[in-house]
Amino acid sequence: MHQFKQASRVKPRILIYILRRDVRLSDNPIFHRASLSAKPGSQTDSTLRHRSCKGEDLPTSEHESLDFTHLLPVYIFPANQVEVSGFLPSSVVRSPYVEARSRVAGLWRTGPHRARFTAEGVWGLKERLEGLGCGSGLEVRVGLIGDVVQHMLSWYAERSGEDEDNRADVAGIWMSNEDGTEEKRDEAEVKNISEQNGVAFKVWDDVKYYIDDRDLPFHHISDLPNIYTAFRKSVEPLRSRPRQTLSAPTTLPPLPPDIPPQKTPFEIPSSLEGLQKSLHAPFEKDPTFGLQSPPRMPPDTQNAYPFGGGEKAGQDRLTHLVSSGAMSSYKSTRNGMVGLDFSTKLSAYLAQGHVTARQIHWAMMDFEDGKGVGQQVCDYGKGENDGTKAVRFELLWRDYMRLCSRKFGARMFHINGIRDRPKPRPGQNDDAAEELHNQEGQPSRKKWRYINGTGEGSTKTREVFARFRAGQTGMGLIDASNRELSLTGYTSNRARQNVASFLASHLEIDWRVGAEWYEFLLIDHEVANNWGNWQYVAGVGNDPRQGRVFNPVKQAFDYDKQGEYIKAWVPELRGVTLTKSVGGKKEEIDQQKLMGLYQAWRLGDWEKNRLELKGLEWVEKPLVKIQFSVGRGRGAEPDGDGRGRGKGKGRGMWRGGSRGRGFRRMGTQDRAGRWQSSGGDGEQ
Ligand SMILES: Cc1cc2nc3c(=O)[nH]c(=O)nc-3n(C[C@H](O)[C@H](O)[C@H](O)COP(=O)(O)OP(=O)(O)OC[C@H]3O[C@@H](n4cnc5c(N)ncnc54)[C@H](O)[C@@H]3O)c2cc1C
Repeated sequence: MHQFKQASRVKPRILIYILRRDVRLSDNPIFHRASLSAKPGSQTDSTLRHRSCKGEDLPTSEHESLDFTHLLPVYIFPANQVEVSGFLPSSVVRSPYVEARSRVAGLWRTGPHRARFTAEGVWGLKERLEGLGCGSGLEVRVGLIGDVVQHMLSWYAERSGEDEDNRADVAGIWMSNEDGTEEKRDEAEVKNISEQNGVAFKVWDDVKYYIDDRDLPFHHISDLPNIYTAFRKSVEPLRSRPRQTLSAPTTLPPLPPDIPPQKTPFEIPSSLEGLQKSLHAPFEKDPTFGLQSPPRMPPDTQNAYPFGGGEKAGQDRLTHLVSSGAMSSYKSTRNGMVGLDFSTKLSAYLAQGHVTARQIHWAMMDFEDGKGVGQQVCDYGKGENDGTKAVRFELLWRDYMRLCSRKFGARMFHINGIRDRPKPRPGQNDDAAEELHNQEGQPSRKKWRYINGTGEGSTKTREVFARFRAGQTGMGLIDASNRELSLTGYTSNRARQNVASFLASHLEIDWRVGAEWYEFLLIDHEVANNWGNWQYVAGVGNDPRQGRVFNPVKQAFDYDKQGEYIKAWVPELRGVTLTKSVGGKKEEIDQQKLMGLYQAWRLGDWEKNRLELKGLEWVEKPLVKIQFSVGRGRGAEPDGDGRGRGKGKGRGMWRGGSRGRGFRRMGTQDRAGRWQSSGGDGEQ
């Protein structure tokens, strides 16, 4: 029996909270606000407003005076982004929705890794709310968000016409804002439905970003600088920027006595296992994702992202990073590709809103100030260090990408990116205008190979794209990364940059299909981060130095010096001998042999036969061959970072092949002049 028993005797006034990427109890403005209503003798609105400066900091609004007795938190798996046919009661029942597939390549919008992680987060929150012991909980629904909301309001309205005991009013609908175009459409639709039903509606600013919207140094989003560095400078010093976090409520208004069921024909399972099974059902029907030979998990390779989803798992990960010293060493390890702690791997928690950026900031702040965990780490209590500073720098990138999405809207998804683009003629859509523009030989920033035409070229491009996805391009670093991504949902930032550059610049394929491929598989997919980063690397985004191309052989030399990463994910190459004897019993890595690991076509016939690689298409006919020689002396390329902080190493450099001469693509076409073997490094 909980303290809200009395509330159920009066006519319930329900506040519906539609959760999206804010699946957490702590640092959540809506739960925080609702908890203040729940407390016996709860605070008045004027008290709330006084607190909204620093400290327990809450955005204020005219709707704070909303009077409600019950809180109905609802998480909706949106049918346009997540395939929901697995929630149908049987295979003969048809879904009212089209499959949740991407626009250009027709890939699933949400793949198995993110589905699993999201479900864990949602279930974790449900259990946490139930565990408060105040009658709270979480309802899970599937469908288009507008449909679910409309169904709920209609259900309550119909029951209001029935006997007095069943009456309930919906007092309001609240949700957190998002900046993606689809998410904005959802917000507009829910607002519309609310207004039509006479229900108060409010979108709250979510606080999962590093800098609160209220503290941005401009009034209108059009004033956001188009270059990251300019934005960063306008908000430095970063360490003093984030606001305080909000504590997790210990009590909330209870769930309403009656709750609308899931709209037919779907059924919601009653356990996490059931939820995951329903989310995974579509993939079981399509286990290879349309690939003839999909990658398989190599024996003895560690999963790159073995972490469970949810607020608790996210906080545990954060504590581990601070207490182990991984946060402090981040700057020197962040370009790694193998292992669990070379980078924070907090991205998926941030993306789902299981953890907020300002929670990360304050955890680091405690460490820097010598409070809390991490006493044994040498930087403890010594203020901001290189590692924690670099983490803040990256968190700001995430803010920036999100703000770009707000500024550029649908241009985030356009083939020409946020750069200028041809105007469609009457009756033409953007893509058709772009294609015509290219065909007419008009100046274009880039020429692309499209996968959805009908000609021979498109067929070939589709084949090439399938080999790219299967991790069979013949370029070791790219194949390792794409296999890792397929099998785990994660690949490092360094690998992502190379993969995106490879697809967009070496293969010259429409970068959007790469972004869709990532959207499908990434466990940490965030619309602004993914599409913004793809644009950036593809040369149609806000990279101030357009036209840079990563050389995946040089990058492998720099970041996979021992070949560990490629061997981990491309097991066919594990037997490649990399060492040579240097006298006595001493061995050292032979750089010429590394070449064969980075591009297997370079292995000698004897080695290919020994490793049973002879005849394999990706070995014998790689999509791209890069001539690259190892030498001494000059020819230094920028260090890995490139965001204006890298320094040329200048010693023992690798010399790239002479501007792309003498290598072939797709077995037949030379690419002289279009590919640059040097200078290829990105900013991120
Ligand atoms: C082509 C491409 C696609 C990407 N798609 C996504 C995506 O969908 N979701 C996503 O979260 N990140 C994306 N990134 C950015 C970056 O690769 C990942 O955030 C990072 O690899 C996640 O690992 P981490 O949490 O260990 O990052 P860390 O290196 O530990 O960084 C800390 C946090 O900073 C943020 N961050 C780091 N790098 C970037 C960046 N370049 N842009 C924006 N935020 C950044 C992330 O939230 C990350 O969790 C993409 C990068 C590229 C090149």
